[in-house]
Amino acid sequence: MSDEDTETTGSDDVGGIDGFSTDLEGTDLGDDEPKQGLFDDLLSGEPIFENKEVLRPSYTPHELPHRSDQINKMATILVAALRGETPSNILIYGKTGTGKTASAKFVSKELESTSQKYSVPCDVEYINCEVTDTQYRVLAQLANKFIEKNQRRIDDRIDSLEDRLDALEEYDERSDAADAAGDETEGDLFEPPEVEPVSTDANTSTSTGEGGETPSSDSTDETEGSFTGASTDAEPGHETDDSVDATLPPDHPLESTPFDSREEVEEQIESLEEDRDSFEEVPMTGWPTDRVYSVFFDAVDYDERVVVIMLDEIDKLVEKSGDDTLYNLSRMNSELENSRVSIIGISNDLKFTDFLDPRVKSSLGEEEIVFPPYDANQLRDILEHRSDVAFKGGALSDDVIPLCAAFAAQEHGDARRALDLLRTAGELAERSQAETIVEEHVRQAQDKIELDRVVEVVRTLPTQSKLVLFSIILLEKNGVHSINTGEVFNIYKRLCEEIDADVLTQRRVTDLISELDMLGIVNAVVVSKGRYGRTKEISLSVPQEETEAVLLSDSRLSDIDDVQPFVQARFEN
Ligand SMILES: Nc1ncnc2c1ncn2[C@@H]1O[C@H](COP(=O)(O)OP(=O)(O)OP(=O)(O)O)[C@@H](O)[C@H]1O
Repeated sequence: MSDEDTETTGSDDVGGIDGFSTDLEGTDLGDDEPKQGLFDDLLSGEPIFENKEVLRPSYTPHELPHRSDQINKMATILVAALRGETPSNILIYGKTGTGKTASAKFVSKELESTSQKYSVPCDVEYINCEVTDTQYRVLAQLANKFIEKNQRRIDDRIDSLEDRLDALEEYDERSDAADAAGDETEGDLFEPPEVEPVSTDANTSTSTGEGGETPSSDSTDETEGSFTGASTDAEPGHETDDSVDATLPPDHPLESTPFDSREEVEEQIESLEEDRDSFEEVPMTGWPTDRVYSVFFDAVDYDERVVVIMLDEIDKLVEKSGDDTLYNLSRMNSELENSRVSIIGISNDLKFTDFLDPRVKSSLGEEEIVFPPYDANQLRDILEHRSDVAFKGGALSDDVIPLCAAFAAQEHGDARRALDLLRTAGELAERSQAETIVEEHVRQAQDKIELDRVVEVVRTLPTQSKLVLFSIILLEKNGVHSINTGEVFNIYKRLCEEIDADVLTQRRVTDLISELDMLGIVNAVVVSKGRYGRTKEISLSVPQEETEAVLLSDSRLSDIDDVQPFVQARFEN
């Protein structure tokens, strides 16, 4: 028995906390098994996930099944950048979760890596316009990114020039040493420059005196003819420099560089340092927009390159701050000297183009790529690809993926929703310490996600909409089935009085009901009442209890609870 005990204690396998567990045993647990800690139970369940991260929205997959047409089309357009030409602007659109961002990021990663492989300067910049939603912020963010890139490139150039200076120094030292060691025997390397000035002088004076004739062929040493002729004809005044330039031996550190001397390299370093220090970072607020634009423009044009600017959720930018940014970006190419800019706009909603200046619209939509919703089979493929990596072998029962795919296909073919469902189903299974994920977990996950969405939408509604929604809930709670707008309005008025809120007109309340309908919170159908005209029949489309709880968590509405007996009385007779 004691053996077993020792074994149990020893088998803790938690080397670092051995001392801790012994102390506990010594105090109150006696020879019992060590107490299970808070996390032990949770850890003891067989984990379902191998790598949960691959199911998260932040993960960029390496493979995007069913998007090869769109990806190839993008690549065919953007390959122009690798040829140093300006690619056409692209407008990408499709419903949410159809892989627009994932595909565009995948293509841009490939573009950048190929451009590095072939040393073609090409930069891709991604901006999410839901976050960066004004012209100022877009331009400032781009300006700062390009300033940073330029400074990094300048630093690299300075580093390589400094390496060259070091090499030059070593080279000079070696040459001096060689010179000192044996003037006579080492003559071949440095002989030409010594011979040269003599013949150059002769040449120069002759050509000046004789109006450019070439008696030099006579005076030129037979052995070095071509060498002498080249340097004198080109620049008679710079004999020494030219001779260095033309005679740089193949192993000379400045050979095949644009520099002829150490001084020129040093000057270049100095000028690069000045450039680097001249870039001024744009603050996130406070400058006039045209100053921000001009800093951005200069930063982009500093180097020869093709720049692809990817504006995700571009409709949000236009909605918030009009089309000025797009106008400015699309006219840049006519003024840029060194670089070229191309724009990729990504949107869920094509309607935003109706608000664009016609010139911007036609420039932005040079190429359009549509991302259609996925069907259930395609979603199934996508989930299968990911689940291989995400889950332990055997953690999924056969019907889980088809069910997730079917649910998400009903939601306009949204891959994000399908992945969320699968991840949440896994988490629910894990929480209930199940060994496999089964259909029931998917159904629970569907309810949970739906509820989370409703909670979020209801929580962020304006107070007036909350009051209208609460009126509908009160009516339903009191057994009213075909609720009409008039009934909602009556209760709504009472509620407003109760909390001292402004009372909107019945017409406005009707609009708010339509908005709730569009958000999927209520269902409002127009029914014909024959000769009594038409009316709206309203019902709640979300779980009553949870929605009510969210509404009552709003501090303004929390007092309303007391109104309920009154509402009830109203409908009892
Ligand atoms: N073909 C696919 N293969 C694998 N994963 C995909 C595929 N399409 C989309 N996804 C995944 O679905 C999620 C949503 O995709 P993405 O963000 O690209 O959608 P979107 O069309 O840009 O949506 P939104 O308009 O809402 O931004 C991401 O996690 C993405 O990795």
